[in-house]
Amino acid sequence: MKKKQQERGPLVTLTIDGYSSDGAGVARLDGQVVFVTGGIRGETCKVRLDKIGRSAIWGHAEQVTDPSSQRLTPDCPYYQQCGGCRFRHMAYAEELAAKRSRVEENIRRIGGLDLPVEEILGAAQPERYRNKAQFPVSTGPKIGFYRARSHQVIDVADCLLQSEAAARLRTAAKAWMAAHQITAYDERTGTGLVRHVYVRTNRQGESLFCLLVNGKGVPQEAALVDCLRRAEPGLVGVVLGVNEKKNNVILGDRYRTLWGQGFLMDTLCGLSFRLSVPSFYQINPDQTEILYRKAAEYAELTGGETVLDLYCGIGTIGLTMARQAGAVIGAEVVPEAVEDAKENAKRNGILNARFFCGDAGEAARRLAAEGLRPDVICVDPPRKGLAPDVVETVAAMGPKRIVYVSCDPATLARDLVRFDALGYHPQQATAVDLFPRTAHVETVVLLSKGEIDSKKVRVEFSLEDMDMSGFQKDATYGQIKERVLQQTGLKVSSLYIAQVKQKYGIIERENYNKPKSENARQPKCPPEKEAAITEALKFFGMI
Ligand SMILES: C[S@@+](CC[C@H](N)C(=O)[O-])C[C@H]1O[C@@H](n2cnc3c(N)ncnc32)[C@H](O)[C@@H]1O
Repeated sequence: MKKKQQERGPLVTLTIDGYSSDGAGVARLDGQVVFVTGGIRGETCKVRLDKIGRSAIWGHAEQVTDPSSQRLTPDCPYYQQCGGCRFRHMAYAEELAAKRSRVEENIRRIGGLDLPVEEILGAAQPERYRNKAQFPVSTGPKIGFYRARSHQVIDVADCLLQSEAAARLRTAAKAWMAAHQITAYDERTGTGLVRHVYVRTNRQGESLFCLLVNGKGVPQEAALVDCLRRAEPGLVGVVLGVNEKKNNVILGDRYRTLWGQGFLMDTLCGLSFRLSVPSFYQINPDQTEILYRKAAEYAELTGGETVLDLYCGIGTIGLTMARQAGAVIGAEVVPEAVEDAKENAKRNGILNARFFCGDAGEAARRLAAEGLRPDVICVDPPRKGLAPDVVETVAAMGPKRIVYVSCDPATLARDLVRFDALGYHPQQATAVDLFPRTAHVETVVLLSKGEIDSKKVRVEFSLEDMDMSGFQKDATYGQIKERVLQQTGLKVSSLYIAQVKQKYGIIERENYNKPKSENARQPKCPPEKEAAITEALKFFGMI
């Protein structure tokens, strides 16, 4: 026993003073960073050191000496093994605080930018919010999730983040595999058939099932359909996705509908959307509406603007903005998603949106060469963020506003520096929790040249001169913003609010906000813009 404990690494007492990007507690041991799984900020823990690296040490909280008031007993039996959730041992409020600081710290440390993040927009429903389940499959059959930091599948009967329909369909697929001795794909050898079980569920409780396989078909297809239909009354379609390559890519190259429809419909922001299996769609619809509302607020559309929606997926951001814009152009690399986007525009009677398939950077360069000068550019890239040339092209198009939606605060921070160097300064940022209980967080940032360069406005006022009744020194962002608005009539940036907060005295800032009335006078999609769009669309063979 003693020998085993020594093999397990030393036990040390540490105090947790923050969180890492994957939700582990962060402590220090002789100046070196220790990532402590299961630690909560402020706690002193006996930490078992599991791995000592050159730049950091990894361990787990074996015993908590003074548990935080935020500590919870995890409510999921798989929590210790599964790689999905990271925050089930703490109250949701603490998780939100951790996520907000992570975004702010990334922007400050990686970006070197002092951009305070507004109050994080947390979820009213942090459980069963996911509308998509992708369960890896392995011999057994085991269908569930990967163990943390491995590709070993844990057989998970139910997940508190997923819909109950997804759990029922997963169990039915497992029964079908067992009954017909269907093999599971083995990543190491490239043999075996079933790779992933995929379920997408909409807000009305309908589900689309897809089986991803290493082959052109599966034995007993009719039995599979039958088994799934019996398990889930809300099932609307069963699809087979084919991926015969020796890789660990989840999605297929080709799809065949075995029963029902090959897509799912969903509603978002009052619009209806068609979703094909390979099309990206945000996994938390309630929080996505909040995210898109914030993006629209940052876009400040008045009816005549041209919006370029890069990395548009099935067109959701652009289409939800289309009624407040003169024209929307979306670019996306997945052909099925672009088809969905076109169909979604049609279905919702939106006539001023166009979508095309291609690399976002390439699309932006071509549109720029065609003379397109969008007023607002929205970018929502995958986790790796924007390539430097995309940042350059977007900035060179000279939009009034750039709305950057990001699912990775680190690459976001890197890209904000690049934009900043090109004259697009981050003005406001909000973190939105699309992924409660996991380490992920979404952020939306507004960047603009903000008329700062051309029209410097000195705003000077002393907080002492203001009506300070009921105003607390630790007031929230929203309270301060409201008070400044009341007192000065100015809608100011979060940077300014931070200055108000910090300095609490005479403030000097550059006012980038253009009076609304000035924007409102803009004609609806001016003819020269219409001509540039038409030219660009012709170039891409879209009209
Ligand atoms: C984070 S998703 C955002 C999608 C959409 N804006 C939304 O909110 O649902 C990123 C999208 O970028 C697409 N994508 C990835 N690389 C791309 C590229 N080089 N050019 C264009 N689109 C790309 C993906 O297929 C995916 O649809």
